[in-house]
Amino acid sequence: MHSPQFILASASPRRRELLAQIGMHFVVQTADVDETPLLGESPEALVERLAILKAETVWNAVGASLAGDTVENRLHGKLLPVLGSDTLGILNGELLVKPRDFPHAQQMLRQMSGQAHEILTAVALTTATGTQVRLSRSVVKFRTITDSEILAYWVSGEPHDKAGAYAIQGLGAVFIEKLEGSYSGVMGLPLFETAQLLATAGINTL
Ligand SMILES: Cc1cn([C@H]2C[C@H](O)[C@@H](COP(=O)(O)OP(=O)(O)OP(=O)(O)O)O2)c(=O)[nH]c1=O
Repeated sequence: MHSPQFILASASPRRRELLAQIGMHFVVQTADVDETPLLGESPEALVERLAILKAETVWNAVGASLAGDTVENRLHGKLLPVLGSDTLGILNGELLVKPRDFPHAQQMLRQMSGQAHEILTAVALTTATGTQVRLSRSVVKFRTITDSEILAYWVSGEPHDKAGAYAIQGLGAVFIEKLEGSYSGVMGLPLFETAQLLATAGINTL
């Protein structure tokens, strides 16, 4: 059994899969944070703030749970770095988030049909020295999608918990004519930026 190198502050199975892909050993502790945008907040500021909030919320929760622990325990391996991430899309200045219901998914996918949208994923790492954040930006061009395809796609269940109501790693791949950027970033955790951040905390992938 490998000991964990950090804590993943995410309930997303995609983020676990991507970290396993690069051989990381980690534990999961989730953070339930309010994802409502602030008034006038840009998509970039929002996605970075939420990644930081997820990482710091878990960092603080772990810190509080160890508050009564011995100094030795706190110093030796228990205060692991915490990784948090957030993904959202932008199309014509509007946010593409997780769909509330079918009409919301349908509205987003109709707008995305035949168009290019952006996917932003921020990844944040909190350690005893503070929090660092990196932003990954990708452009995804969709082919034209019909209403009957949107309905069939919704019924598949795949869009329900995905930003922009699709998954690049799933059936949604058939809509994607072109990708400029990071496949792992669109899927929810940009591995290039993640590896860079982890390396700053002495956690190396190679
Ligand atoms: C665009 C796209 C998003 N997604 C997913 C990644 C994220 O899990 C989700 C966006 O929601 P997020 O709020 O970023 O993450 P989450 O709620 O799933 O997990 P947590 O907050 O606990 O970390 O959409 C895909 O899986 N594939 C895709 O192609």
